[in-house]
Amino acid sequence: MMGLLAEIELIIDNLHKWAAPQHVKKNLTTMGDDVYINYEPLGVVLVIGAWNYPLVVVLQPVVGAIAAGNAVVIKPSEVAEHTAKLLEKIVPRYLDKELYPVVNGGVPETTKLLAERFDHIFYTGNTSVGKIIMQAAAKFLTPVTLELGGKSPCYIDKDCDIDIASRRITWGKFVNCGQTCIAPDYVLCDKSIQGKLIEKIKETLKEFYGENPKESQDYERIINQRHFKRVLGLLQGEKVAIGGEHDESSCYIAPTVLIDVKPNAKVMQEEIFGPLLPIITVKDVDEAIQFINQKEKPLALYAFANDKKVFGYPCVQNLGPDC
Ligand SMILES: NC(=O)c1ccc[n+]([C@@H]2O[C@H](COP(=O)([O-])OP(=O)(O)OC[C@H]3O[C@@H](n4cnc5c(N)ncnc54)[C@H](O)[C@@H]3O)[C@@H](O)[C@H]2O)c1
Ligand SMILES: CCCCCCC=O
Repeated sequence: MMGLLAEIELIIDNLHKWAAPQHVKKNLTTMGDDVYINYEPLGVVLVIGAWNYPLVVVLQPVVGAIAAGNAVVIKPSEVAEHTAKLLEKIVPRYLDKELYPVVNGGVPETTKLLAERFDHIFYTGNTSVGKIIMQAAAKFLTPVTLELGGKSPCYIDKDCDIDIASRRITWGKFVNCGQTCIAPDYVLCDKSIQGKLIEKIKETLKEFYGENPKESQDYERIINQRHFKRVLGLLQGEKVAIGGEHDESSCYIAPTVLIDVKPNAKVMQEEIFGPLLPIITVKDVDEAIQFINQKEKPLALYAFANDKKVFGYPCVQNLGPDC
């Protein structure tokens, strides 16, 4: 909610500047004209949201689309069914329901929506469905914004403050039970610091979630049984250094750290989107960069080092949180 409110405030404070006609420098072909950029609403925007932060990922794009003068069809994720129902109930209380309808449902309902012509589609969710959205939009040449997922790596250099690195990684990985688009997906580090890193993560987990995370009010659950089974499938056959406990009836998977993970392991082939943190050892930053570059471009890259050389790599410089 804090992010959403901050977004609204940012827009209220700046909209008059962003929406104002923008001066353009004249050139030979326009020297006799009044030249400026005039912003106009696109028309009708379709916002399709994901379930993992079900209010913010739906409403944040809606806020932007309204500020830009558009009508918006709002399609929350059916996976977070209670939030979807809440949005259907409360949005019409505050917004014109002709201009901002909430459409609830799953794949059939979304497919039906996608058969219509929109002026922009803003989709948040996984990459496979992202391709379906883009194909549907292409039929009408509708522009799209796709907020997708990815496998965001952490590189931890030998020469760094391991306390800070493990604390930040533990927070980012296990908040919302790992179901965050920019969560650290896996760690690359030198073998010599792996032991200390595990000890520090263990300590931090105890500080954040107590002796038993299952009893902690601050530790969430996997969203449903389908995702529980998917995440558990990624754990099979891997060597567990921390955690590993699970309980299907409550979709609980403990904060888990995996070691000696092979680069071709199943857990390294897809975005984990759950509380498993594989550690892969590399001999230096060059090997880490080579490893990362063999994969699809991630949403974020987290690097922990004292050596400035690490931050000089173009792929480290260019990849900020980008979601
Ligand atoms: N980049 C970001 O800002 C951001 C934010 C949140 C989540 N994500 C990513 O989203 C993913 C998790 O979300 P998800 O995909 O599990 O959410 P999801 O299952 O809720 O799907 C997202 C939306 O797509 C619709 N949908 C699903 N299948 C469809 C189909 N076959 N045809 C048409 N529409 C369909 C759903 O109804 C839903 O509204 C992760 O990869 C995560 O990284 C990205
Ligand atoms: C801690 C809130 C981050 C929201 C990011 C949305 C992606 O999952």
